[in-house]
Amino acid sequence: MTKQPSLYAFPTVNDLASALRAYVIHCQEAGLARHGVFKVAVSGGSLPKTLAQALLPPPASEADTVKWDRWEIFFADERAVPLDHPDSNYGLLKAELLDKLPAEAGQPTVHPIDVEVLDDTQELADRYEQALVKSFAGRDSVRLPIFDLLLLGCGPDGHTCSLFPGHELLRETTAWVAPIEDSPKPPPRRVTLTLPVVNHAVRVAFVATGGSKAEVMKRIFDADGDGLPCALVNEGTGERCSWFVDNDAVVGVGYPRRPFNL
Ligand SMILES: O=C(O)[C@H](O)[C@@H](O)[C@H](O)[C@H](O)COP(=O)(O)O
Repeated sequence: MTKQPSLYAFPTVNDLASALRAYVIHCQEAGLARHGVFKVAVSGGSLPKTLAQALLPPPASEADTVKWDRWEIFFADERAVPLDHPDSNYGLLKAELLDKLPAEAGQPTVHPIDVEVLDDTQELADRYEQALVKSFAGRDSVRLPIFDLLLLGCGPDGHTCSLFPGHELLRETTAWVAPIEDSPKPPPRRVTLTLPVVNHAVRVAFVATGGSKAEVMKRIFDADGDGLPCALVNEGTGERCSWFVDNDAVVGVGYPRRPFNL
C-alpha cells in the first residue's frame, strides 16, 4: 500500500490550498537541502490560480516561508504562442501569481519558451530541452532531469501536461521535451515534458477540483487506469505522487483517501 499514490481530499479549495502550501514548502526545503535551489515545473489550466491561493498569503511562521528567490520555475507544458497571448501558460502564471509576489519576497528565476522559434515546434521543444540541460547539468548524470517537484493538472479526459490519451507521445523514451501539433485540447501546437521526465521527478503533485473530474478520477483510481496519462504517472511514480483534490472531484471514487500530513 505504501507504494501507492496518496489521495488527499478536502471539503473546499481553500482547505486544499493550505495543505498544498505545506506540501510545496516541504518539497522546497528538501530541494534546498539537496542542492541549494528548488526546481519546479508547473502546468496551465486551473493550477496557477490554486497555486496563487496557496502560496501568496503571508507566512504564518519562519518555517512557512516560500523562498521565491531560490525557486527555478519551468513549464510542464506550454502552448506555441507569444508570452502575452491569452493562451500562454507563462502569461497565465504571470498574471495569477508572479505579478502578485510582494516586492520584498525576492523573485524566482522563470524559464519561458523561446518565442523566436514559435513557427517550428520541434525547434521550440529542442530549445526548451537545452534550457533544461543547461540548468540541470552537473547535478544529474543528465540522462534525465530530476525536478524537485512537478505541479500538474488532470484534464477530464485523463491528460496531464500535454500528454493526451492514446497519443504517440506517450511512447517517447529519449526526448525530455517534445512537440505536439495535434493537441485535442486547443490550441493544437504545444511543447510538453515527456513521460520519462515526469516520472523521474522527486515528487509529483496533481491538483484536480470540481465535479467535472469525478468520472475520470474513477477511471484513474478505481479501474485499471485505462492507460490514461495521469494513470501512467501514478504507476511510474507510486508513493512519490500526491493528489490534492476537493470532494467534488472524487464523488463515487472508492480509492482510499489519506488524512493529510507530511
Ligand atoms: O496547458 C494546458 O492545457 C495544461 O497544462 C493542461 O495540461 C491542464 O493542466 C489540464 O488540462 C487540466 O486543466 P484544468 O486544471 O483547467 O482542468
